[in-house]
Amino acid sequence: MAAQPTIPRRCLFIGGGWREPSLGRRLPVVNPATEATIGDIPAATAEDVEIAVAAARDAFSRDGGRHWSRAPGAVRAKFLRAIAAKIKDRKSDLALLETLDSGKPLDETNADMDDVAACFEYYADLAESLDEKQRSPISLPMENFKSHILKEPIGVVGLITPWNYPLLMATWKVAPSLAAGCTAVLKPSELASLTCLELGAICMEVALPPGVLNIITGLGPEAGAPLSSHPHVDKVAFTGSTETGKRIMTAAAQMVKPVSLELGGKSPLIVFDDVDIDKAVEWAMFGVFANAGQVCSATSRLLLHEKIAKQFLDRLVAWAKNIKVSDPLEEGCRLGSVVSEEQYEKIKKFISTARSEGATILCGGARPQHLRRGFFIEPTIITDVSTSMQIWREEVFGPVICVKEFRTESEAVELANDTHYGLAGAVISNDEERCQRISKALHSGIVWINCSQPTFVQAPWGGNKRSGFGRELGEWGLDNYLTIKQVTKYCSDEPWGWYQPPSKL
Ligand SMILES: NC(=O)C1=CN([C@@H]2O[C@H](COP(=O)(O)OP(=O)(O)OC[C@H]3O[C@@H](n4cnc5c(N)ncnc54)[C@H](O)[C@@H]3O)[C@@H](O)[C@H]2O)C=CC1
Ligand SMILES: C[N+](C)(C)CCCC(=O)O
Repeated sequence: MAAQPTIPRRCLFIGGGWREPSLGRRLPVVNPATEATIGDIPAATAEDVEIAVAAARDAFSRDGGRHWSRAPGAVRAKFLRAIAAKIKDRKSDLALLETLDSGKPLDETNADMDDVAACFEYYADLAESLDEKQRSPISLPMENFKSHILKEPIGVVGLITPWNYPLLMATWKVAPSLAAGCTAVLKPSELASLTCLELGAICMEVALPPGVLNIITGLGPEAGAPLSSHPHVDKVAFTGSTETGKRIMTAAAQMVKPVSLELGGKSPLIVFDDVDIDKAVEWAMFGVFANAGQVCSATSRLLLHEKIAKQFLDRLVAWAKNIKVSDPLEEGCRLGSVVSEEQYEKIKKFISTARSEGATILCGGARPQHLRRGFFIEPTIITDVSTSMQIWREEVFGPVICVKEFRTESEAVELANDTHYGLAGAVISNDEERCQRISKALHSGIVWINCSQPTFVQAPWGGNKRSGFGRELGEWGLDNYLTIKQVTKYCSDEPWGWYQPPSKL
């Protein structure tokens, strides 16, 4: 087991330095794998949001934006690369902090830190190439006019992020918004803020201009709500639950403030009868047991072709029972605890409701017997599910998969699309044409073929329906933080000639 670090005692990161929260309040940090309180984080309130937004506004327009918002992309890229380098230097201590904060296996948090660094580097490249894309001409049907576009940073952005990938989800917003030239106020989840506060320390070390990124931790209603309704915040980007997404959209609507929302999911994985069973079983497991299923894109509804269903489920149960469920710091752990007691109780309730509605808990469904403390839940497989059951319809955000069988391709697609959500979907089959047909038929923003979950910073990420709108990652992630201005010039020497000129007499 890795050595336990001391949890740094941080304040709010505002205007390039640490600042005590105005009301002096702090929130406990609980390690969900041990239930021990291991530190605390500052609890920001509306007063702090005011100061942070003012710092971001000042940084946006300081010296006419010469040092940040209107600086060459290469200037911003240098800072993003410096942040990436520091993340790499501190990879193992950041991964450890995140594991202690969230309960996810150390192998996962280490991989997440690699993704964090790669995301900062990717958007550094895009910041540089943004300058080349400026002034791109628009072809017009009248030759006495010329038009081009400018891509400009949208302004001060509020970034509200969840606890399931604490630093990575923050980075998916921080890196492109800073690359675009925005300045930002980040409000991470109160359930896992430690690594986001360390990002503040890293910003200080790389001498990021004060106020370009501000980090305020605290409760959603106390710190997130005043940020999303603040008149000087030009855009809000949010990842989290659909319920909170609706609140944020309502608050933003009062000021016609743009939002991008990445919300919940209930994504399907369709498995046909022409597959290698063990390979498909492993993807099914990765799709819903990685990060204990606390993934917005988790493929938590498994659709099995009736011909292989029995054999598949036998293998799935065997593989699931073989998962190492342990303290997330233990070598080889593949399932840690869930993030909090509340989440733990919520998942158990989902399982008991499924049982009372007539579903079968084929495997798991309870606390693993060898773990007496911590918010652990066994990998859980639920069968005999009907489409009216809660377990089929609602997002669990836990290591729980529900299973249905299908006979035909069209039946599989109908079941897959039987959800209010539309984030992701996956299909496993050796028939390439069928996979392409299904990719088109699924009502989701992401489709995986012959896998589930692999994510690349270059490819767009986001959902349809109640999973939200807007796309993160790739060049679409940068566009999220840019506004487009058309500049049109009249270039003829002739007068316009619409009105009669007045007499010169
Ligand atoms: N799509 C995703 O990636 C995520 C989905 N969820 C879903 O949400 C459920 C509940 O988890 P929560 O932690 O309660 O998610 P949440 O949606 O309440 O929290 C996400 C972020 O929103 C903030 N927030 C909460 N209320 C707010 C408000 N009124 N105004 C502005 N910001 C606010 C929180 O402080 C946090 O930073 C989970 O069980 C899961 O089903 C949770 C986290 C991530
Ligand atoms: C792709 N992955 C699994 C790393 C992140 C998913 C994002 C989310 O759960 O909000």
